[in-house]
Amino acid sequence: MEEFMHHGCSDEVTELMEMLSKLHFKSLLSVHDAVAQTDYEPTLPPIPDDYVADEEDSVKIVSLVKTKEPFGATIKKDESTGAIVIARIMKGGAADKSGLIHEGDELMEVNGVSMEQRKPKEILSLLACSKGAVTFKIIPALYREEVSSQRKQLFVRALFDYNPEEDPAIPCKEAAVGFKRGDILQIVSLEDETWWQACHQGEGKSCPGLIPSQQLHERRVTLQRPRALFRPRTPKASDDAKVLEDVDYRAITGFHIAGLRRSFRLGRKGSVAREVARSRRWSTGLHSSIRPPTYIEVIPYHSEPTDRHKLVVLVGPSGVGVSELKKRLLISDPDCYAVTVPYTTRERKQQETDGVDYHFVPLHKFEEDILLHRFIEYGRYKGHYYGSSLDSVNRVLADSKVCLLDMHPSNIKCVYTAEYRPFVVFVKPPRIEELRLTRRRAKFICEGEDKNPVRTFTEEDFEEMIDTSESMEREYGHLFDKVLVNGDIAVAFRELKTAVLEIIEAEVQWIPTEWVRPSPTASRRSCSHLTGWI
Ligand SMILES: Nc1ncnc2c1ncn2[C@@H]1O[C@H](COP(=O)(O)OP(=O)(O)OP(=O)(O)O)[C@@H](O)[C@H]1O
Repeated sequence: MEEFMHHGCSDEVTELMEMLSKLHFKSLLSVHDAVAQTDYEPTLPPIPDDYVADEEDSVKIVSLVKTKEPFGATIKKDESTGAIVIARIMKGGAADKSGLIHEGDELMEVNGVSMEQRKPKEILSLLACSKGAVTFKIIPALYREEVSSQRKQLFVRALFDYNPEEDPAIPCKEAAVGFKRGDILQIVSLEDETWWQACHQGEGKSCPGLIPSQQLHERRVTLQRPRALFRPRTPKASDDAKVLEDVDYRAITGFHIAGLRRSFRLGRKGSVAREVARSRRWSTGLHSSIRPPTYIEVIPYHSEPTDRHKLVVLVGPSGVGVSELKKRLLISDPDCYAVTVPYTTRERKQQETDGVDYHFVPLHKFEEDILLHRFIEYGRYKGHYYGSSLDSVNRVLADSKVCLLDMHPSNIKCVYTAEYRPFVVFVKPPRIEELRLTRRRAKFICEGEDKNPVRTFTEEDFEEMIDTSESMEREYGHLFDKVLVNGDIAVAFRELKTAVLEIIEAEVQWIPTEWVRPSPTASRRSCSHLTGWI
């Protein structure tokens, strides 16, 4: 400062010198220094003489002021130790806001009264008559901090609908969160084995509520398992009599789109399906699950427009309408959607073009590709091989089109990866009354207009379709992003188209954590309750 004075540079410097040397400014500085040096730690109650040394580290004294509102916590007796522990902290309540009491903490004393040999009811009445500050002596739950910080960002996709209004077992309907299959939920607490706490993604964690835990939902579904589970199916003579032929959709659409043919999806009715099923090589064990679908752990994937969902997989029982829906989607926008061109070892027919209708390949080449696991599905029909390959999926994707693929759910594993990020739609039949009505009416409308025979269904076909659908959903439901009920075809098609457009345009996709973190130990670390689905 003196230097400035020497240079005589400004009036402002002189003025500043005067201000800083004034008495009130000097007093302010001295108060600041005094405050900074003082120790303002709160005065804690003295440690009682009877504490053993080990307890010093783990015991915590917490004082909460009681208002008209409850503390927002529940307690229970730990049956193995007899200790009274905090069972649940309701988010946003006084206990939660204090940040001092946590689930799993053990209550040793309340206002100096020991909790030993007490029943939860006695403690509640003790709390009810206390006024003002209530002091709790607590042993904090082990590793609580670590566990809760790991769980902060846990998201799951719900794989079932839940309506608390229809759940007689929910402890408190007002404190519950309802959801639909496909909703993304942020799990806030997994502490309770029966009721987790969660909120809808994007709603913030301000108002989470109770949802059934994975364990609870699995138990419920297992108890309700339908009688059809082990119902033997009587083979029908008509099964073998039906022969699936390629369908020329020129007759239907008035123009030709390559690949618009019946697929040879495993599980189809008829000879192709049977032969394909007999000759399939992939084990279904790996990907199937006998556990009912509950929740699947997901993470957000932020995609570039060029990098959006491009593979749509349609699955469903034979006859449900997978080909019909695929065909309608394709025709609705042939610039956007495409199907794969299948491979075959049979002779090319006169009107067919290689690489457009089929890739016609020699037997040895097809068999070599089988050994190289190049097929998603393949099978034999009338002595010839037919198959769809991963290469043909890649070709459609390279052409920047959305690839529509139908397959048996046991084969989804071929494309259930971060590379393909498939959107899997399960096409499900409606209830049998609607199935009868819609399929018979459809036959009536179509009759006579189309040279391709419209498929007719018997009562047994309907029952079988429903049974197969139930078992597919039970076994592979965890892989389905969307369940589409195909009752009225126009309604189902609109719903499918909306869902597909939404997913291919979405900036954020919620993908299974497993796709980016395949190590089972890693996923177990992040969420021990949610492993073992895929
Ligand atoms: N919602 C619907 N209402 C009426 N008819 C329908 C409906 N959905 C499909 N169909 C008709 O049912 C028949 C079977 O449909 P589709 O061929 O699409 O079944 P799929 O699931 O592909 O079965 P598969 O794999 O055995 O061929 C077709 O004649 C189709 O037009």
